[in-house]
Amino acid sequence: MSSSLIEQAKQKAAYQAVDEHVLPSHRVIGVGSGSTVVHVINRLLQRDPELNAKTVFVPTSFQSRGILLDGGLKVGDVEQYPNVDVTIDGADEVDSQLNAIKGGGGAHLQEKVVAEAANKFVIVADYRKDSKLLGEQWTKGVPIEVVPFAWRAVQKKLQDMGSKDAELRMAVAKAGPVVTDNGNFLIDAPFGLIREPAQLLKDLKLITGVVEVGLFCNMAEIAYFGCEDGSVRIRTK
Ligand SMILES: O=C(CO)[C@H](O)[C@H](O)COP(=O)(O)O
Repeated sequence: MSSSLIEQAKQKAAYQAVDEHVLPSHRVIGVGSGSTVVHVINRLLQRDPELNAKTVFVPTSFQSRGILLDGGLKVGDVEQYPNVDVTIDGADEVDSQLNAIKGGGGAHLQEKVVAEAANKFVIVADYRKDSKLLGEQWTKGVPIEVVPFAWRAVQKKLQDMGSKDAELRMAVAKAGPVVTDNGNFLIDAPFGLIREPAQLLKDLKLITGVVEVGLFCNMAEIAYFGCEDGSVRIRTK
């Protein structure tokens, strides 16, 4: 499938999710990160400007904050707005139970906080992210944010837990590791097919030095997948 058709699939999912879940009564909207979320923001910008002026948007990264600000929208954070009406975000992979891998863009710490602050968490993605089990299509591993000084110790623990190929994520246009918006490092830890994501999440969070794990278990209420044929597949819990 061409990249423009994939973009169309992302756009369809994003537009439908905004249309069905961002209500005129909502005053605080959580906005995730990544390329699919760009379409979410574009759709938000098409709403009645008077309605947007009465709404605060809570971004989850430097990326989404910048796009919201460029669009003239009012941004806030969870310290000011701990009660979010709805959060819409992308995902790297979603399983049949709506568990998700996130953090391909390294923003999963803020994404999880803003998703948990919301009354409703909605995922938007294209068909390539739709799996029966996590680890089927997203084989780069579970993104794990770690405090920098502990990365080697955490990597060793992950290897002991069976993720032999757990690797520090390296930057592309900079020498050295990726540094997150929170000043931390990332380890991508493959665990093969993940049959019990909630248990894996618990085990990973117990490793000292781990800040947050890119497994979002039992959080999403609904997921929209843009399909190859132009339709949108919806999955609910
Ligand atoms: O979790 C994320 C960033 O931390 C993104 O939502 C995820 O990587 C999906 O991104 P994209 O929409 O570009 O495929």
